[in-house]
Amino acid sequence: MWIYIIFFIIFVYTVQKNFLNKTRDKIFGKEVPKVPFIPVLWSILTGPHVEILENIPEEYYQSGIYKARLGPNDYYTIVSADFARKILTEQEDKFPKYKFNNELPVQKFYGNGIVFANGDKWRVHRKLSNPAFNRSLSPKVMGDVVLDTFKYMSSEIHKPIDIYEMLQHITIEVLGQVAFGYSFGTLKSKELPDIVRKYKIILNQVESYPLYVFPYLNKLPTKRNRIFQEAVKDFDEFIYEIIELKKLELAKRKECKESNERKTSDNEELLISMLEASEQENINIGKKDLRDNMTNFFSAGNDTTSMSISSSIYYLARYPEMQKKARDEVISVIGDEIKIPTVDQLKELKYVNAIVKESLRRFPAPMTYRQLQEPTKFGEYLLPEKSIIRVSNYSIHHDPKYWKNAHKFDPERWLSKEKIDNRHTFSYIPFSAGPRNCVGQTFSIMEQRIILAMFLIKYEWSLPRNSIHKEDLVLSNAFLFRPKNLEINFQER
Ligand code: HEM
Repeated sequence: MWIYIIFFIIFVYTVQKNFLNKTRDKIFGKEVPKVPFIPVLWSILTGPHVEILENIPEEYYQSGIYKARLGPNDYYTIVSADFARKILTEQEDKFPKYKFNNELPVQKFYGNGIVFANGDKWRVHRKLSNPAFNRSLSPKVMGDVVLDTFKYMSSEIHKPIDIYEMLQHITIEVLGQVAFGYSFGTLKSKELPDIVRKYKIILNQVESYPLYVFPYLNKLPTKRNRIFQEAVKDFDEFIYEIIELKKLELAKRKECKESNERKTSDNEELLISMLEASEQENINIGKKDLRDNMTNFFSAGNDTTSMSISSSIYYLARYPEMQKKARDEVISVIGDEIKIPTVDQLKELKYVNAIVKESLRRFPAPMTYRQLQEPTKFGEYLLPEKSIIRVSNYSIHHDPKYWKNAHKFDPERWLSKEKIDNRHTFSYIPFSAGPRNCVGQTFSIMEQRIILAMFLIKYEWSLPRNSIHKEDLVLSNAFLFRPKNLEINFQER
């Protein structure tokens, strides 16, 4: 009962604040179209927000921007490719990242790492990350994890498999190995390793939309909040231990190098690369910064990639002719034996690559938040200083101006050079753009291609007869897009 009372108090407070803010907005001339407050609140509390916040009416495409109140703040959402260009390509200090309330789980877990840092701190993170990501690209590590997945799936294959869950295990394993040379063992047994269970508790809290709307809930002494805090503490201990280990490893390597015992390898773990780069550049990166960056890479690269591959696997299950076309292509390039594709072979997989692109168009990561440092004009709208801006990649990716049958999953749209050339450059921004674009973009695309290609050789798959996803992919209620219980029937070929 008390939870309803709390909700009611917060509700009244929020409505009041909503009303009071109206006077401030009027100072700035033409009013930005506004999504009514109650439906937004309702959709956030009860179901996926995508219907109300992302599948927007035509009038918002006309204005290119709309406003919605989520909890204590107004969010201005950009749905125009031109406005997206303006905000994403400017100097990073002009439109810095919006810092969420410090009480929010997302801020507690991500800290001041590369994803949310601004100014000089971000520049240092980025300078160290760029070369580290280039050195960490390894089809071999990714492919080996897929081979482990096949072994794991052989005992599960008699029943439908929750593919998003499975892909999370794959991407966690890949990231663990690539980021800090650690195998979580998510594909070794059905029992989830303790640290991965903790990570999932953290993610659940980070992704809970109502907590963004009512940040006060994070302060309550609830069991859920306590479990979250304990999980973050345990995860931190785990990361700090790895950092110490890797520092020791690096020191040993240096000794070996001095005595010429060690050959340098082409691929390198992210953590080691960052430590090396910080020494070379004479940048003193502290333990907390390393911790923050490792959690940032780990978290930013896991759910996003899992969602994108889940969507590809879903559409290939729904359209068997697409699945056949993709498989024929993979077999013609790689052969019909299970093996890890090379980088050159991946480039040749034009149709598979089109599937990856189309999945990223349909379900990008809805998470680009910025804050204005001064009043700024977007077309005929002048937004006040401190306005929080959200770029809706999803709405831009479904703008009928650029996308015919925007809600149709159609890889063919990526195969016509003419169609691609005629599109607005900012009508497709799954990895954002400009100085703060996704640092893991190449990494994720490689991972998606490898997993899809190897799955296509090993399995055929379909939707179970009673699937809730028969008509379209049903999403669950989370901050990022993720499918709701997406079960798939796999069969070895
Ligand atoms: C399908 C997969 C992925 C998608 C759709 C995606 C999307 C994005 C987007 C839209 C941003 C900009 C966020 C913002 O402006 O607030 C971003 C940033 C970032 N992504 Fe990704 N990402 C993916 C995979 C990855 C992977 C695999 C990694 C790392 C292993 C990664 C690491 C990062 C980092 C560190 C940033 C922050 C960059 C900065 O601010 O300088 N992402 N990503």
